[in-house]
Order: sequence, then structure tokens, then C-alpha cells
Amino acid sequence: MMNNPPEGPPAPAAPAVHARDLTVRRGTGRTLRTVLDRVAFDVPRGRITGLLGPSGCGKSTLMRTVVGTQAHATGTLDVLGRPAGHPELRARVGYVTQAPSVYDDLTVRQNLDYFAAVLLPGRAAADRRRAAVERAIADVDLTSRTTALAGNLSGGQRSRVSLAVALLGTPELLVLDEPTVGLDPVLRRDLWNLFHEITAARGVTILVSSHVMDEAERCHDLLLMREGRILAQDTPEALRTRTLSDTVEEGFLRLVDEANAHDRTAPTREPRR
Ligand SMILES: Nc1ncnc2c1ncn2[C@@H]1O[C@H](COP(=O)(O)OP(=O)(O)OP(=O)(O)O)[C@@H](O)[C@H]1O
Repeated sequence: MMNNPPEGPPAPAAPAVHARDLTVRRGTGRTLRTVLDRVAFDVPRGRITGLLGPSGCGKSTLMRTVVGTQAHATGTLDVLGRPAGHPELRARVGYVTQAPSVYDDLTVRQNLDYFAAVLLPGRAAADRRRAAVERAIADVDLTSRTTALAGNLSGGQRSRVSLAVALLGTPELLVLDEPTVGLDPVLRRDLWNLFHEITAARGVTILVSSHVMDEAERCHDLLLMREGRILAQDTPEALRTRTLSDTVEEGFLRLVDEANAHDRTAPTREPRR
């Protein structure tokens, strides 16, 4: 089993993300279906919240909704005190999608220079751009690979370049969609250590998804999802204690069984469409 993460800083009162009665539908016409079903959750500031659940349960949809790129959302969703998608949030929220968004035919530094130019355009911002690129490269520990073509990097290094791009704007909230997928255990551990360093050093809030349950132990807080619903919001320790389980995975399976039993005895619940 992985080492438990450090206790983590205390959670201040106002959460980074506040969702109530959030429903999202995807598809069109006859394929339109409810993907998030009246979910309610909070993401505390300055901590790492893991969004965990099986493939297809709605993790990416929830993250897209938080960063404001998902249509057909109803209910309440506040991000850093603004409604999700508010223009002011563009520079305050960093988003790393599942596919690393880097150009293979550019070097690490050229990739960052390009995205910095998009984020901080104009001659007057040249010094700020240079400083932001240097800081982001150092943050993800790629100083020795700045001249390497992104296409020649390992999977873990490519993930780091994507993360560096997201860090360029010094975001207050980082949304990371399955950043460790396909990485070997050593690279996964290194990346999780990096998330903790970023949160500890900068107070950045991280919302990170995974379908690998053992990664739950690395988070300060958990959102456990299944079939478009939030099954539980808790710390890993509280979840294990509450479900009388040795691991979060075991606790998750107990909660799934409870939810299934509840659904069987509550036939009035509207089925997902
Ligand atoms: N464009 C779309 N139109 C209709 N349904 C969609 C669309 N995109 C995703 N879905 C459905 O929404 C559900 C949730 O998908 P989502 O990608 O959010 O899940 P996920 O938990 O992130 O999965 P994974 O871990 O495999 O990435 C799935 O059942 C998926 O089939």
C-alpha cells in the first residue's frame, strides 16, 4: 500500500469549487443522456481532491464543467467564487486534459514559449513571459530537458510539459484529468510528489481524477463517483473508518453495494436517461 499523504493544510471556509444540484446532459436528440445527475460537492482550497470512479462514470464531464467547457449544465457551480466559465477564471484555472496538449515537433522550451505567448501576448509582457516559462520549467523539474523535442520525451516527461503549460498562468486551481494514466509506478509516484509540492509551495488547489483506486491514498480529500453520482466525499482515512475497510477501494465497493441495495428498495428514483 502507498504511504499516506501528509495531513495537508486545513481547509479554509470558502471552497474552491461549490456544486449543488448540478446536472449535465451530453449527446443530441435520441442520444441525449444524463451524465451527471444532481450532484453536490465542494472542493476545499489549498488541498488535493481526488475524483475517483470507474471508467465512464462522468469524471471528465465533471472536470469539463468545472473549467467551463461543457454545455448543457444546470444547477449551481461556483469556481473560485465565480460561476463556472466566467471569463475572469481563464487565468485563475489551469486544465490538463487526458491527452497531453504538447506539440511533438517543438522542444520543451518552444512549447512553453508558444503557450506563454498566447497567455501573455505583446512586447510589453516579454519579461513576464520569460519568467513564467522559467518558473514553470523549474516547477516540473524539466530544466535539463528544455532543448529536447517533445516527441522524444517519455510519457511522464510529456505529462510534465502539459502540467508546466497549465502552470504558466500561476493558477489558483489546477484541474488534472487522469494525469497518471499509462505511467509506470515510479513515474506515477514522482508525479504525485510533484502535485504535493505544488500545493504545499503555492497553496494551489488541485482537483485530479483517476480510475486507479490506490491513488486515492495520495489525496487529502476524495470525491467518489459512480454512474454520474457522487457516492461519497471524505478524507481517505474517514472513508476507511466509516466503511470499516482497510483500503479506499474496499470502502468504495461497500458504498457501491449500499447504493445498489438502496436503488433496489427505492423504485421511485428517476432512472438515468
Ligand atoms: N459527446 C458525448 N455524447 C454523449 N455521451 C457522451 C459524450 N461524451 C461522453 N459521453 C458519455 O458520458 C459518460 C461519462 O463520460 P466521461 O468521459 O465523463 O467519463 P469518465 O469517468 O471520465 O471516463 P474515463 O475514465 O474513461 O475517461 C459516458 O457514459 C460517456 O459514454
